[in-house]
Amino acid sequence: MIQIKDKEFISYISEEMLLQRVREMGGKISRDFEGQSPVLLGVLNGSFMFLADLAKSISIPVEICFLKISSYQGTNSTGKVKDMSSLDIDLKDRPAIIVEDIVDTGLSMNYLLGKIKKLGPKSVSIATLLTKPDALQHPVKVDYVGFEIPNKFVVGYGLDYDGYGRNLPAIYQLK
Ligand SMILES: O=P(O)(O)OC[C@H]1O[C@H](OP(=O)(O)OP(=O)(O)O)[C@H](O)[C@@H]1O
Ligand code: HPA
Repeated sequence: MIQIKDKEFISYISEEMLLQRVREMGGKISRDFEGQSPVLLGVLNGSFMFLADLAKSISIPVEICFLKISSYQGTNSTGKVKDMSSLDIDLKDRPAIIVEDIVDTGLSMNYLLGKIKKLGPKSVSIATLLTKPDALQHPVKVDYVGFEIPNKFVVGYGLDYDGYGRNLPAIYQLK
């Protein structure tokens, strides 16, 4: 068990399981995009650790850049997406893969899909480490999912509670 600020969390997905699954996802993306060079669009802050491990498991040429949005306060969605991105790459006719740590209510991913599609990419795919099917309020089709998890708040491996816990190498669930 670990404590972050006022909350207690218990072990949920080990570092070994995460890395094994992320490597499988990287392998699948490499096969699916064989002969192409997609752009990985990491969504800050939460995706930084997943994106780093995923990118190392991809064997085709990729470019990497970042978007920055935020919608959570503490353990709840504010229902609004704040966009702080300044995307410095031309996506026109390029395959784009949005890389997220989690699709929870789906609000952020729906916003991102709308934003990226307007830039004229050849295709837009979604890779997320986690989904919470029971929490989804804004439906979205995700192409690559690491783990489907129950509707409980999680931290670690990029995911935070109030800014903390992102550096944990494994994932923990609210007790
Ligand atoms: O499906 P949703 O309910 O929209 O939740 C998912 C979003 O919430 C988290 O971001 P957050 O707003 O916490 O910002 P962060 O990445 O900087 O932690 C996460 O990284 C996703 O972007
Ligand atoms: O369960 C979660 N944990 C951390 N950040 C999040 N953003 C959406 N859902 C979560």
